[in-house]
Parts: sequence; C-alpha cells; structure tokens
Amino acid sequence: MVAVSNPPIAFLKGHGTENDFVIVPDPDNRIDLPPSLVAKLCDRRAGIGGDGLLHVVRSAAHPEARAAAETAEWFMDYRNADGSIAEMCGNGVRVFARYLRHAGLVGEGDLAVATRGGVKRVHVAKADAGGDITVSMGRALLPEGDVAVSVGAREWPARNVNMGNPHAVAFVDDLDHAGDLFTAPSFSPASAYPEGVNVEFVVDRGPRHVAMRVHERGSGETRSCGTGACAVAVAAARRDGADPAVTGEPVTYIVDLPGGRLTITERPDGAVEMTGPAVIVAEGTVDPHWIAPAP
Ligand SMILES: N[C@@H](CCC[C@H](N)C(=O)O)C(=O)O
Repeated sequence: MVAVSNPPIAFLKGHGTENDFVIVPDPDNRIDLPPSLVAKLCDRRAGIGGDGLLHVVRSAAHPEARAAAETAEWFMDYRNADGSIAEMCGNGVRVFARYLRHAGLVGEGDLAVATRGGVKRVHVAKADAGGDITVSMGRALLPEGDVAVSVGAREWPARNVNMGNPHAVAFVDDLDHAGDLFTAPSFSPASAYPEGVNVEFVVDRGPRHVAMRVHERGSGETRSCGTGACAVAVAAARRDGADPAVTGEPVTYIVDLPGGRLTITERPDGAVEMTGPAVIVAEGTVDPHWIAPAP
C-alpha cells in the first residue's frame, strides 16, 4: 500500500464505448499499485470507479516493456477492476492513446503502444477530442477444440478466440438468455482457459452486423469490450464462411454493445482492426488519506 507520505496520485477518468477506466499517469513507474489499491480505485461506490485501470508508464521504465522501448515509447500497464493483470484491453488502448494526445505526450500522427499482448499501432482520426481511434489489434488465434459456456440451466457451444487475451464466443437466440451476469458464466472444459476467460453472448442484427453482451474476467459485466468485439467479429466471420485469408478481401462487422458501436475489420494478412470512440471525462487527485487512512 502506498504510504500517506507519498505524493498524491493524479488520475484521469476516461471511457471507450462506456468501458471505463481510471487512468494513472506515472511516466517513471514510481507509483506502487498493488491489486488492493487498484480494486479500491476502481470501486464504483467507495472509489473513483472503473472497469479497469490504465497505468501509463514509459516502456523504458517498466521491466515488462523495456524490450519494446525502441518501438513504443509508452506502455499500457492494464489492470482489471479486481486488481488482476490482463494481457490486453482493446478499449483501453484507444483511451490510452486519447490520454497521450490529450496530455501532449505524443504528437500528431500514428503511434505505437506497448502492451503485454505486444506492440499495437494506433491511428487517431482527428486532432480534436471527438475523432474515432483505430487500433491494429494483431491476429486472432482460434485454438482447436470444443468449448461450452453455461448460465443457469442454459448451455451453448462457444468459439475459443484469443486476441492476446482469452475469449469464449457463444451465439445465442436472445441476449437476455445470459441472465443478469452478476456472476461469471461457467465454461468447459476447464483446461481450455486455465487463466479464466472473457465470455461474449452474441445475436445477429443483420448482414455482418451483430450485437453482444460480455462478462469480463476480473471486471464482471461491462458495457463494452474491445478485444471481445474483435473475437466476436472473427467468430461470426468464420461461422458465416468468410475468411479474408482465403478470399483476399477484408471482412468488416459492425458490433453493437450496450455502451456503443465498434467497427471491426479483419484483413487478408490476418490483422484485426478496431475503430471506435475514446473520451477523457475528468481529472483530479486521489486523497492520500483515503489511500492509507490513519490507524
Ligand atoms: N475491456 C477490455 C478487456 C480487459 C481485459 C479482460 N477483462 C481480461 O481479463 O482479459 C477490452 O476492451 O478489450
């Protein structure tokens, strides 16, 4: 836990399609962020509130990103709301890029962001705060093997998709069949996801247009998940018999989420691109006495 004598922690709050984050700028990696403090900051009633936390660190200052420092100046040290670490966050990387631009830490043009899931290339459409942001998310991996997810008495076959982090994509008749999602859906076999999984429930809205809900590992049901939307688009494409690597043509899906819309394009070389908004909504300082109350 950070001692009360530490300098106050500056933070911002941002979201991408209402997947919201506490942003903690810490270029030199001086702030101790144990899981308990991350969970406290992400608490929606007693803290600032967020689905996750974006720790903004120079790659050269973080042991997990030092090797990428030549390519990507900044490292997105992403944490889930319960304090756990995840490899990648798609909405998070757009909000991260928006913050870097907002703070004047990067100039105009494309940028590279280091993540635990590799270096991601980011394109900010306009200089103003309203432009969409496109991220090249890398290739989707589709591990073989049958997977199933269940909620209560309902069970669905699911597609195992890895976008740097693990996903189980289930096509359902009605998004309400996923229930309240207050607890994590069950999955089988357990060996498919030794580190847990993000579960997407998907319905069709039209040609190459789907809607989804998601239960995120470490955060619960969220109003959007970028890596989840990418996993859904790739699973839907394969279900629909579309594979850009075979046809040589890119395939685009519109993915509607409770918090907004993302556009996902899979290219013939396998690269998956995600486009959507990213917004900074507030900034402030965390009271050090709240972090470490006097005994
Ligand atoms: N909301 C994110 C995904 C965050 C990580 C996920 N909960 C996990 O544990 O893998 C996104 O937009 O991709």
